[in-house]
Amino acid sequence: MLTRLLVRWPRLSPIAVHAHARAFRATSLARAPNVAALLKPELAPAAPAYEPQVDQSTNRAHFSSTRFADAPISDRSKMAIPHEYARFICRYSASNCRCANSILEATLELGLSGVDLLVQAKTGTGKTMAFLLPAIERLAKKPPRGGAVSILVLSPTRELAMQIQKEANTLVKNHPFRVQVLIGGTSIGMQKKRLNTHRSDILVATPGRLLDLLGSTDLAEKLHSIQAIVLDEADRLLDVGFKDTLNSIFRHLPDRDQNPRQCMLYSATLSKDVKQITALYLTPDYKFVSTLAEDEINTHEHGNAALHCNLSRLLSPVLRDDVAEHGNNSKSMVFCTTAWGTSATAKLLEDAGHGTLPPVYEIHSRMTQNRRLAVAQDFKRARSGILVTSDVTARGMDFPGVTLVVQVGLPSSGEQYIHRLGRTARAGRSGKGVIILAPHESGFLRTPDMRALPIQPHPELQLPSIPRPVLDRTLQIQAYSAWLGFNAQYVRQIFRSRQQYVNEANKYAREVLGWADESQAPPLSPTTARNLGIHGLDGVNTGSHAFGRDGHQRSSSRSPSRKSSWQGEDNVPDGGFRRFQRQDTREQSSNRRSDFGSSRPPRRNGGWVRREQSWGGSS
Ligand SMILES: Nc1ncnc2c1ncn2[C@@H]1O[C@H](COP(=O)(O)OP(=O)(O)OP(=O)(O)O)[C@@H](O)[C@H]1O
Repeated sequence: MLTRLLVRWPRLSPIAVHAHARAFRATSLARAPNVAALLKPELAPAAPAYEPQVDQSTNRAHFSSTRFADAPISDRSKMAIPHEYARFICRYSASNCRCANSILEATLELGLSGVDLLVQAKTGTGKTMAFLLPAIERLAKKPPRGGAVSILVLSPTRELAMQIQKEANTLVKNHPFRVQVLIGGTSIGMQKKRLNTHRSDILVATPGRLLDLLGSTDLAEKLHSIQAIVLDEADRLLDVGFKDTLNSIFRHLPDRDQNPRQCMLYSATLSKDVKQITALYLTPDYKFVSTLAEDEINTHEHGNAALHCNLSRLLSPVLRDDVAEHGNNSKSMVFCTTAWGTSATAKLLEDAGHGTLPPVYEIHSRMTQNRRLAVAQDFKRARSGILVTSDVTARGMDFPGVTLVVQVGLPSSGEQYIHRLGRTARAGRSGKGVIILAPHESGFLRTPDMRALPIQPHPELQLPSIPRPVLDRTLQIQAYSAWLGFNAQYVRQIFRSRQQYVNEANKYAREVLGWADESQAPPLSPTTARNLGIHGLDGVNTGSHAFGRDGHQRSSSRSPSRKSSWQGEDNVPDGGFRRFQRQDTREQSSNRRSDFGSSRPPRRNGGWVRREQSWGGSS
């Protein structure tokens, strides 16, 4: 495979520093079978009336044969169903009908009946419409009084909230209802004003901003006759990082006995723990609907490949492989573990890609919200591109046509792996996933959640020597520090000792970030080193020359926003680490200068290691 790569792209990426060419283990799973071949003859397209940019291997597994025309919904809603659904479906259907997706079919009547729902369906199978449509239809049957909020949709991330608002706007376009969005990082004054001057029948919000407004405006009054509440990405919203905020929000809502309302929880992943918590939010007679068969694997038939290499030096070859396969339609997402790591990787790819890789986009919580939204929008529209991203886009985001998802480094959990991977192979299309792990991280693939997934080693690759990447020194220091912060949660699980943890960090600095000073590692402030429990260890550089007179690191000019957004959006660690992050977020205002990127390190006694099981260290 590498030979092939070398022939096609003789100048391989400079992403991985002065690295010694090294063979590493890898594997690949067959790509998603060409699903056209699996279609029954009568479903095959009658004529080749088909646009080249549309994925030929679209399959209908997640779409039912129920036509929207026959669904028990109002004509106003029917007329609003996006036209492209018809175009998408008609290639397989002689009747040129618009068909519902299977999760909508499974839940529509229950949703219309008003019963509480807990719903699980794979990523990219149309859950958004499945929760919006019944809620809107119930609204149509019982029109709200002006000024009241009737449907509240909560989303864990701002980009997802915007996306839901857009879909809701499409669906209500023939109804008199209006949709408002409340997200952090944007002007709260403007949002207050809009709440007072515009209808807000459907309110889509992120929890933090919603709670702010509940405390400072008469929004709680407007929620007095609420008819439905939806928690999208419910397992994320119900986990420990959001729990307090969510509880406070629910305290502002009217008593269910006086004002009955429907509660709907949706996600692609619902652990046993989450199912237990849901009882607090749902009525005892709630219905659990899942489109996953009992023993079905919760990913699509993507090619799932795992690469074990030393850090991210394979990234460019893997991305180029996708370009070779998809040409101008190659659209990839690269997930990184921290905001600064994302920034560094984007820069490295930009430098590496000239002329051989699609344009690079970058998104993480250290960018201003407006910039984040603009980048997300641009990448949605792009036919081809590489979005280097932290976990802010891991859940729910629907970027059409993503052909490849690469995960560099450890996802925070098996669930997060599934959500990230779910950015490709959406709406029945095919896609491929690759995870690149350093040898000491490969034990992650042996955890029970991950073992169940069909991840194959990638074919072995040989890498040539490549030049040292050139990164801004400040960005190198920030990314190094963020790496230490993120990996601090794994010290007991995957590193043999704190010393090994430091050694791996220094290797990352040299091999990935291109840190050129062989005599010493990137500098850390003594406070940072102490918090991480590595002060005084070999290879830790707390030399004062690197710091301002106050002893803290100087900040980077690369990212416009120094303010970290709420509760660690960049990575979504589970269990104890999230507990730590919440605690740490409270400290942020008083301790802004101590900067780990957005992955902030746990305090040593912070009770942050919940998953005590060992991943078995290096392979
Ligand atoms: N009936 C349909 N016909 C064709 N396309 C559809 C249909 N329903 C939904 N889609 C499309 O499928 C894509 C995925 O939908 P959506 O984002 O709602 O998935 P999801 O299940 O919420 O994903 P995730 O688990 O990642 O949040 C969207 O582009 C949506 O427009």
